[in-house]
Amino acid sequence: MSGKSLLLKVILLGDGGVGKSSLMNRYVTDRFDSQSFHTIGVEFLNRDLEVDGRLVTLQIWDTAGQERFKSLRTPFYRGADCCLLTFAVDDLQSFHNLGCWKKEFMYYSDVRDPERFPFVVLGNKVDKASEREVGEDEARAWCQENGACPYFETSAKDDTNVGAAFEAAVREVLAGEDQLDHALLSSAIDLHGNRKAPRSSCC
Ligand SMILES: Nc1nc2c(ncn2[C@@H]2O[C@H](COP(=O)(O)OP(=O)(O)OP(=O)(O)O)[C@@H](O)[C@H]2O)c(=O)[nH]1
Ligand SMILES: [Mg+2]
Repeated sequence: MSGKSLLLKVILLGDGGVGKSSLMNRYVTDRFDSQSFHTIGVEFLNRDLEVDGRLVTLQIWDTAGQERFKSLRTPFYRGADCCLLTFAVDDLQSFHNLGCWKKEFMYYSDVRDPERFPFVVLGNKVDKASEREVGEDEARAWCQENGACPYFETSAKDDTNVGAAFEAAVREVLAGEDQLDHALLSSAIDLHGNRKAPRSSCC
């Protein structure tokens, strides 16, 4: 296990009321408040964890989902390592809006490699089974069509899959970094210290 902790920034996006603050609070403080207030702007909390032998400090940024707070949340998208797109399974509109959230994130985050940026999708409030408006298959199909991102059915209320979802976000980031390290290593230098032939160039 490496002793140095890696700081990762993950950001929760999704419609107002889907449970972003509740998911963050459940994960970091293990509490659930059935009377929570709408978030204004952004808030963040840290939690240390260990994933596959790596020490990680997860910095979770919780944003305000209501449209009127758009200008307060978008400046915080830059520097995110992973984006958790959240909807509530009892709210079809919040599921239909996932694509808008993804676009908004891409526009304001200015990520270096949009094709490879890691997203994780959370279908929250699965404890409200009788009020479901979005099926698990439908949600998984959306994820498949949108970069094959991991999908978790969560309940901040019952603490279902909350830890698993945040850990998956960390794994997605670490997997991307490993790929990048591998690509950089193999393109720059081989194990015996020989430089690979430079790519032909016109200048
Ligand atoms: N039944 C149930 N209710 C939940 C769950 N998660 C959140 N809630 C409730 O849904 C309401 C909204 O939750 P929030 O966490 O404030 O939602 P939000 O996404 O942060 O909303 P904004 O801050 O406006 O963007 C609150 O009354 C929560 O108690 C859940 O998993 N199950
Ligand atoms: Mg909130």
